[in-house]
Amino acid sequence: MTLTLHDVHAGYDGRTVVRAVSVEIPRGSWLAIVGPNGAGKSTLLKTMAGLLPGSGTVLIDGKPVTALSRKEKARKLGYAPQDPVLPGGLTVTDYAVLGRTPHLGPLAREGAADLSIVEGVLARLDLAELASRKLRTLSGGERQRAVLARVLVQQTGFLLLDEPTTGLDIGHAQAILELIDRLRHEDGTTVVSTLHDLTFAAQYADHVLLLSAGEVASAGAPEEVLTAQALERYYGAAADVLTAERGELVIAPVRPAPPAGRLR
Ligand SMILES: Nc1ncnc2c1ncn2[C@@H]1O[C@H](COP(=O)(O)OP(=O)(O)OP(=O)(O)O)[C@@H](O)[C@H]1O
Repeated sequence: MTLTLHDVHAGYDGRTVVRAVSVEIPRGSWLAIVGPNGAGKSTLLKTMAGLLPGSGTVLIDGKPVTALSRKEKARKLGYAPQDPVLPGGLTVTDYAVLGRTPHLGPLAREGAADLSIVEGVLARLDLAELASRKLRTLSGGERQRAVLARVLVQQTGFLLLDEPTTGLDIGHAQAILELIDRLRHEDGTTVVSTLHDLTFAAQYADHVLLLSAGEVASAGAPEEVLTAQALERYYGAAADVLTAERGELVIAPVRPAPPAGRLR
């Protein structure tokens, strides 16, 4: 369950927005793709999911992602887009059940085992009480959790998650990241996620890839990539990189110093 990218270029309508990305993501590891708005994070993730044609190679367990049939791909790889179009009339359960489709036979309906998987995931995402609510009636964060539920019930060896914590409060964000982390430790799930929250990126990913204007600006362990200098250089941000009591990194924005003579 290794994901390998070699010299990947991708873009839209003849415009290249991601250039020369090579990276190997071993089984059970978590790669966070970070970088400023428009850097190409979602584009890179879509290319990994085989949803955007590009040049170079994306190999899933040694096989080009573009050579996998739709069903094969859905069994191996779960992809949660940043802003999916949702069928608002479906209930949370019916929507999550769709994630089981790749595991069913041609005419088969989902069985008790599938429903129990769905129930388990909904409970873990704090969605049990919303199970029979229509998607269109959910709040933004509840909808985001429903999207993640559908991907998690797919039970794939690879999870490609575009901004999984968008719209989630700090508690729900932490709970979902803990759940994903547990999957990678217990089942060897390989995770790639884009993340704007750099503290979460530092605390959950074992590898960080910083994209800037479509190119890899740096890649490595969180403490190597997420430095105050890099945040200044690539995001134009003033931030302190702190170490919490248990050694975890915390990326804290700090207000830039006011011009001399001006009081705050
Ligand atoms: N469907 C599209 N058609 C044309 N250009 C696109 C399309 N989607 C994205 N782009 C452009 O590609 C570039 C990279 O976009 P992408 O969404 O990959 O950035 P990102 O790093 O994920 O940004 P953000 O942090 O804002 O989500 C941007 O310049 C964007 O305008």
